[in-house]
Amino acid sequence: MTRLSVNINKIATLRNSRGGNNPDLVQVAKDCERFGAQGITVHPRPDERHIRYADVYDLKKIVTTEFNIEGNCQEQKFIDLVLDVKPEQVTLVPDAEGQLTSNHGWDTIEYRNYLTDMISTFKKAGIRVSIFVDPDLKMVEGAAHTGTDRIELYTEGYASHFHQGKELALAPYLQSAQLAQQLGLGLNAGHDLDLHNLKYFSDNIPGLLEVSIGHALVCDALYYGLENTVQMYLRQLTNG
Ligand SMILES: CC(=O)[C@@H](O)[C@H](O)COP(=O)(O)O
Ligand SMILES: NCC(=O)COP(=O)(O)O
Repeated sequence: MTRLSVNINKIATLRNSRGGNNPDLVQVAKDCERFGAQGITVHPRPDERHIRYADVYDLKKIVTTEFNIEGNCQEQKFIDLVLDVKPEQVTLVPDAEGQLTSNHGWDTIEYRNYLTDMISTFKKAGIRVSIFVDPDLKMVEGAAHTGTDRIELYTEGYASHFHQGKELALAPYLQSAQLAQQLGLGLNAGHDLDLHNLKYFSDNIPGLLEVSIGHALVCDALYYGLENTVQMYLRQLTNG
């Protein structure tokens, strides 16, 4: 079954908006795991708009499932943080400064040598590496030359076209997943997955090991409660 890693960035957004510690990010992470989440994902950005570097150290002490740290390894501070914390997984995302959110995957051809070196650094530290990739067969093939353990397919394109036609929206992701399997790449996915589009994706993408979901899940929790919401998402990932 595909694992659910809950991204708690937006819990930190709410906490930071008032300057205190409510909601308590560490407690929310513990509760998400208690509710059934099989991983916790955070994305510390250079401006610390939501997840702070200090949060990552606090979370490392309590996460008992899988800890996934996302970020841009072109920032030395990010590299140092990940090597110090040693999460189960690091997901390398090519975000530029000041982006509203992540909106593209790596050019695995242009950055082949750079990514190969960075991936080797993290793997030598015993950290599984996933790299954020668009559903582009050339980029998937390029990823296989970098030594990465996994790719994470950037699913905004799927989500934004889902309601116009789910088969067409899924097509590039299905082709990318099939190629990833042929190349021996592990497969993760994330960005804009939600209660409407998740089941079709996970039912039809072969070899999907993990989805990381945050924004929609936190929004849904405002209406359904966090425990109920985590379990609603988990039910989307059970086949049948
Ligand atoms: C890489 C990705 O698609 C998301 O995990 C990203 O972490 C979202 O970042 P924000 O929560 O800052 O929008
Ligand atoms: N890698 C995707 C992620 O962690 C969460 O993305 P989103 O669900 O907040 O869009």
